[in-house]
Amino acid sequence: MSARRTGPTAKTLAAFADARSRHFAPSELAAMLAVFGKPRRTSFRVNAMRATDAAAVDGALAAVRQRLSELHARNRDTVRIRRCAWNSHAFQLSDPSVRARQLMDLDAHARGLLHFQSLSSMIPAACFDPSPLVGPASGGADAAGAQPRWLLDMCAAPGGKTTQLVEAFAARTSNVVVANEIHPLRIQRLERNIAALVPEPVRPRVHQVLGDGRRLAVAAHGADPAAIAQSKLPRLMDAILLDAPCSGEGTFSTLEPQTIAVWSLDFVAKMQRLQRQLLDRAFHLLRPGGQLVYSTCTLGPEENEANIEWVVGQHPSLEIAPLHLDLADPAINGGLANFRPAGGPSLGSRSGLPLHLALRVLPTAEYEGFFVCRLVKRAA
Ligand SMILES: C[S@@+](CC[C@H](N)C(=O)[O-])C[C@H]1O[C@@H](n2cnc3c(N)ncnc32)[C@H](O)[C@@H]1O
Repeated sequence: MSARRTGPTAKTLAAFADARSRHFAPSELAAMLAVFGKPRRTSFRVNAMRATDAAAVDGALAAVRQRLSELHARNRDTVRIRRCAWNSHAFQLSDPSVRARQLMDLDAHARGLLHFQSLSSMIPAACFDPSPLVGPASGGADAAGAQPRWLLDMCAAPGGKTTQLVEAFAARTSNVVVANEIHPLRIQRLERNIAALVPEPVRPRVHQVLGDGRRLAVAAHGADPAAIAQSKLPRLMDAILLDAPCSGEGTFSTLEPQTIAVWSLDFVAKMQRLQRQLLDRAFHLLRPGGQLVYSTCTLGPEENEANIEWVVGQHPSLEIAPLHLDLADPAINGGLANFRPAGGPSLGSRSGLPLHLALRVLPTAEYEGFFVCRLVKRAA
């Protein structure tokens, strides 16, 4: 860490570096701390629910290109739009000085053709095994005679991942997505994003719930759509995304000191308690055979591997499963297994759990730090 920094941010970062020196190699930690001081490249995805053909995708990209050339009128070749290696609808700008807010007034954004979202944040919703959700062909159509599948996004606002789930698993099927969020102001952003990105005919199958994920329950007497708004789900879920509230170590930025200010090991412990309650609830809401993706944008094992070990210990019918995503991107710095909490044995090696199947993305100029793990509940 730079010795020149002073003040509360520097103190908090020093405490973070001290805690994480038990888990990361010195070179990894130094790289992270350097990245925290630099702007991350802006990324976005083209919304395939609105941009339904190649011409519409090209039109949305042309609008971004036009704005970039206006922003860089004197040197128009310097900002490139790079296509993401593992998501053909995701893009990142080569110049980290261009901020999303400089593009948000584009008509293509207002019309829901573009959504600004970090590349790491696009990973979790893409990790589900699609075949039980949209049929073995994964072509988007319902498997013949299949009942609608139900998906739950437990901590949904502002809705980047909810709208990805809708795009992948509901827009071309009769599936249903329930998006739950506890924060009344944040649910307004969720509503706005759903309204912008999800076409009218699909929206009745996207339910927004203002509630505590820890109190979601399955209604005793089955389907009553009106009860969903009161946190009563009509049935067990086929798939759950738990993108948990966390201490946010992967998004630290000294350019935005508020991302760091709240961090402490006490805060990490508080987040861990909340995450375990949410994980436990997710287990009870998942049908046997269903899948759960757990993700955080933090780096420490307390909120990641240790939670996976805990929930599998509590509920041995849960199994860690491979992610259904080939992350062929050299910018991803991932998959660290065998974390060692201070003084303890390596996580995973103690329990024999295949924690190497989870993904950890270390923060870079392209990616926020992230953790993703997929679990499957064995059918009884
Ligand atoms: C990491 S953010 C989710 C980001 C979101 N999945 C997305 O992709 O846009 C975590 C969210 O969980 C919400 N939250 C915190 N505690 C919660 C709880 N007990 N139940 C439901 N949501 C909760 C926070 O308000 C926050 O919006």
